[in-house]
Amino acid sequence: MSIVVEVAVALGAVLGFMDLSPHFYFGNIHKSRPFYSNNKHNSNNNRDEHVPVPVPVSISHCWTSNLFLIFTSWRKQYGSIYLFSSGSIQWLMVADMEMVKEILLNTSLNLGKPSYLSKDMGPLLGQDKVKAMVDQIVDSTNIMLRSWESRIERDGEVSEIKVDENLRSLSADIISRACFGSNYAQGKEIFTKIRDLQNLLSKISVGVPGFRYFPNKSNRQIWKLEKEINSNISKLVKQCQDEGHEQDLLQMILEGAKNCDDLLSSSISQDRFIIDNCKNIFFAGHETTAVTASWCLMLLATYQDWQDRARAEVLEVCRNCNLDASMLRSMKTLTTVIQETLRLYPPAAFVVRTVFQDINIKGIKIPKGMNIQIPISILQQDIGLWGSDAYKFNPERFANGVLGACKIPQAYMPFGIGARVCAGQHFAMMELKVVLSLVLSKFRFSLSSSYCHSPAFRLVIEPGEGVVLNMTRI
Ligand code: HEM
Repeated sequence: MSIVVEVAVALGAVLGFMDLSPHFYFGNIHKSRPFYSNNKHNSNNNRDEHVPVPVPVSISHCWTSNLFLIFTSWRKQYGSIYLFSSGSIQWLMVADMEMVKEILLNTSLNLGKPSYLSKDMGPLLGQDKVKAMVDQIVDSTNIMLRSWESRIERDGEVSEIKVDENLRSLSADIISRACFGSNYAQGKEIFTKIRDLQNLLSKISVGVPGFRYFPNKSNRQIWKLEKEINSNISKLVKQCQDEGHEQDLLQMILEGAKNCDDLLSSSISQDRFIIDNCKNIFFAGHETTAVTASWCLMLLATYQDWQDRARAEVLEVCRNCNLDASMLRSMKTLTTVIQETLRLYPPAAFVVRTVFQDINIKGIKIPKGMNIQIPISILQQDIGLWGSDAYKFNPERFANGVLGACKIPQAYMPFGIGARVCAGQHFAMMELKVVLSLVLSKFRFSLSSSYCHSPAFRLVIEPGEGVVLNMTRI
């Protein structure tokens, strides 16, 4: 196997941009620069044309996305560990659980990004901040819900609402407030530019050596946007510092930059670290949560029994009181619904690592430079691990936690696992619970006939045609 890996790397280097196999790409993680900041590593040459299928989706959640079909068929053909390349980038696909555990629980600097980032970013939110954050999320969500109520009033009893775009804007609002406090409006503007940049990056060719330096129209637009974003973030950070900001996410990043001074001095500047992390937080924390909320509402609209159960719990827990963190912890049914949603539709399709020094994992020598991809979606729908109903929506499986749901609990990894587990997972769960419980307490909803079920891979796995719901007020 080691010879195969080495030969493939050498071949890839020689062949350069020859596409050996599939036409898609997912950004990898760079040692010192958060993955979003590196054009080359973040471009998504996404030609994964999803195939829309009609509702109902009640039978199976085995995706029809080409991406998923490709990986499933390769797994059948080549087993759980195989190599492929996109452009000049070499990938080692690993879906063997023993090896996955070894890779993800590995804390050495030879693999992936150093763990100092997740350690320093780990808290993201101090306990004292939680209450204020819950209140803030409630306020932002209520603004969105009031606009839905007005729509329903205008349309009569039922209104058809495309919820995914509203949820994306809400999530940007929430993360911007968490990052930039009272300067959140400026932050949101920066996030809009980052999304434009993401859209541009998703269209360019990748894996072609030197392509990103070529001054064509799209590259010039990318450079211009990147410059604007970097300068706007620097200005905003300075403004927040001058105003003596309290303990918000930005403060955490600033602390992180100070603490990591030694490590950083050899690679990137503090400014660069802060800019990269602001971009990173936007990408890691905004799209992911918005997309999960959309999938959750789609599933609750499809499975009315679960919608009723989740709503009954929310009403029982809240009893017309204002939401607080302890109430969120009591929402067991809602938690299992979110867990099951993240199992079937994990926003991040892969966990990725780059090998910085030759390493040996389970007897396989993986050379420096190789990229490793662990397919979250495939492991989370593996019948051998989850049972014969692996494609079905059944939140009950999480009634006794992840341990009760899966033969190998580490196979559940919507937030990754190990040293580099998602730094914002608690924040994300809090946000999702607040948003969903408010929606459930105020609206009854079903899938609109115009909803088209088409999971699509666009950096995150999202509803390709959006989520359209028929909403009524309770
Ligand atoms: C449902 C929502 C979310 C999902 C599914 C998710 C998933 C993930 C995954 C799979 C990773 C990679 C872990 C690894 O490489 O082992 C990650 C990393 C990360 N996430 Fe999340 N995430 C979510 C929300 C958030 C939020 C709300 C924030 C911030 C407030 C956040 C911040 C981060 C950061 C800072 C990283 C580390 C990125 C890096 O190391 O480059 N995430 N997340």
